[in-house]
Amino acid sequence: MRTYDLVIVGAGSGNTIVDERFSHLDVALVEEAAFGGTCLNRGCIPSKMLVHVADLTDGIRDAGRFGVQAELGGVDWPAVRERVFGRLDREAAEGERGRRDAPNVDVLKGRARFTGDRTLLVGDGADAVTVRGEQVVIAAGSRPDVPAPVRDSGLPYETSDTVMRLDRPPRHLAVLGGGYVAAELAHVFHAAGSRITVIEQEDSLLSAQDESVAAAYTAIAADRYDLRTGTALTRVEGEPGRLRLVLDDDTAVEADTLLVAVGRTPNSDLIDADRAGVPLHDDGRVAVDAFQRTGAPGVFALGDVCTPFPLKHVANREAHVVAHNLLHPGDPIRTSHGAVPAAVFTRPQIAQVGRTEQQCRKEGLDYAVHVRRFADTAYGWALEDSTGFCKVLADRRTGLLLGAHIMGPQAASLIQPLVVAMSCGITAGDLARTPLWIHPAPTEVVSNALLDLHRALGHR
Ligand SMILES: Cc1cc2nc3c(=O)[nH]c(=O)nc-3n(C[C@H](O)[C@H](O)[C@H](O)COP(=O)(O)OP(=O)(O)OC[C@H]3O[C@@H](n4cnc5c(N)ncnc54)[C@H](O)[C@@H]3O)c2cc1C
Ligand SMILES: NC(=O)c1ccc[n+]([C@@H]2O[C@H](COP(=O)([O-])OP(=O)(O)OC[C@H]3O[C@@H](n4cnc5c(N)ncnc54)[C@H](O)[C@@H]3O)[C@@H](O)[C@H]2O)c1
Repeated sequence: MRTYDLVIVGAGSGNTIVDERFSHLDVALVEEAAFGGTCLNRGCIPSKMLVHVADLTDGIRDAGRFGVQAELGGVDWPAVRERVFGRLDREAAEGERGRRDAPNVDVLKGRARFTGDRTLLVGDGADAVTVRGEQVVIAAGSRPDVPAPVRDSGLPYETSDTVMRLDRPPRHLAVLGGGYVAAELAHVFHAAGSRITVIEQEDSLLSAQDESVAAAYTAIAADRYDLRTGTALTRVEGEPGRLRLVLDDDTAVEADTLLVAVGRTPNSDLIDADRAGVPLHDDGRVAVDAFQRTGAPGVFALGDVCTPFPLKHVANREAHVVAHNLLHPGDPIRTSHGAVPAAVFTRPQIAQVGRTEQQCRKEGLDYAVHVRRFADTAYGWALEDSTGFCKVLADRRTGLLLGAHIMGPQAASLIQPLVVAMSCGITAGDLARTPLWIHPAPTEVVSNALLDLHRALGHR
């Protein structure tokens, strides 16, 4: 058995921990698949590279509204896919090579499982090795859930792990689930020419979003896709390429391809956490404190395997906290999940930070709310936007923001000043009136919403 100063399980966000500050330590980095994890290989980055193509494609289809005569010749999917994954596969391979070249890092390929306190078996059979870490980081991520009716059918299905690498866009793609993955990848494949059906058990798509956003996005999606909301999948019948999805409202959907997008499961069940005395939450996430420490001394966790916010920017921040705390056990820093932003890169874009209005109501908060439409701003005129808006919520007493929700062009960027205000304790009134906001930039939808909110609060 070899003992290391540090063993890291998972080379997704786990791979960002080791830098020059760790050069005096012996490190083992264990990864069973490609370096870069979900985000680089099958998540954020390929999906956004494909969303950009979809935005371009839809922009051409839409150009006539602006008096521009343009015709879409078609989408060369193999070329698109090669551009995306040719680059990303290279990045993953270079990431692994870079680590292998580092004098103080051993890259161990294979699945790691705990066999005891800070002790792990890596790989299977004759090639398996046992390693022990003075400190251990669990950064094992998560994987797509597959519900029983799909799993038990024995029929083929795709997940976000596989669907972006298909040889050609499906003729008819049925998407099970109406959350993040569905919103982004339905946009991608619709733009590439697929017919889309979305099956969602809740009554709206993106039901975890603010109620105004969920309702507005669902209405837009209903114009583009065949939507089956408020219904569950009972069984999958048929044969590969000719699937029949039977729903609990006695209707059925026929499609050549099924994309399962119903959420993700933390990979804690793959590491035998109990053998190392690492406690889990009921939903399978590794339990950590604000310092990212698990219940087992010397064992940290970060990212999707433990976080309540399975997002890459959250995993990155947690990795930063873990790196500091590994090196400075006497002066640890905390992770803050106080104002976590998120964006759905669909069409239109959606972004959020803080509470939804339904959460404010449920918590019995005394809040003010204001909605400003893109259509009522100069940039909204340029875009001919008729659906976008910025919704801001603030505490009536303090004027501090409780939440913000944007649906419309560039929402993922427009949300950022609101994230700064929430993180830094800046009131809605101060944010609206202290900085100058560029005219006529899209940010005016934010500054105008804040000004209106400030007036509604009646603060001076
Ligand atoms: C389609 C899609 C799009 C997304 N888009 C966005 C986005 O736009 N923005 C955003 O913020 N988030 C996005 N996410 C979420 C984001 O990808 C994840 O939150 C993030 O990648 C999690 O990072 P991680 O390091 O925790 O896990 P991962 O990146 O999954 O890394 C875990 C690594 O551990 C390895 N591993 C697991 N178990 C073991 C084991 N026992 N032994 C050895 N190795 C193991 C895995 O192979 C993997 O490489 C998206 C997710 C998906 C699926
Ligand atoms: N832009 C981004 O940041 C981004 C993009 C993609 C994924 N992600 C991350 O990945 C996670 C997983 O994404 P996701 O879309 O798979 O999950 P999700 O949690 O966003 O949405 C899952 C949806 O499936 C529905 N559902 C669950 N079981 C169902 C069933 N049996 N039949 C029909 N509908 C069902 C749920 O009601 C929910 O609306 C997200 O929560 C997010 O953290 C982030």
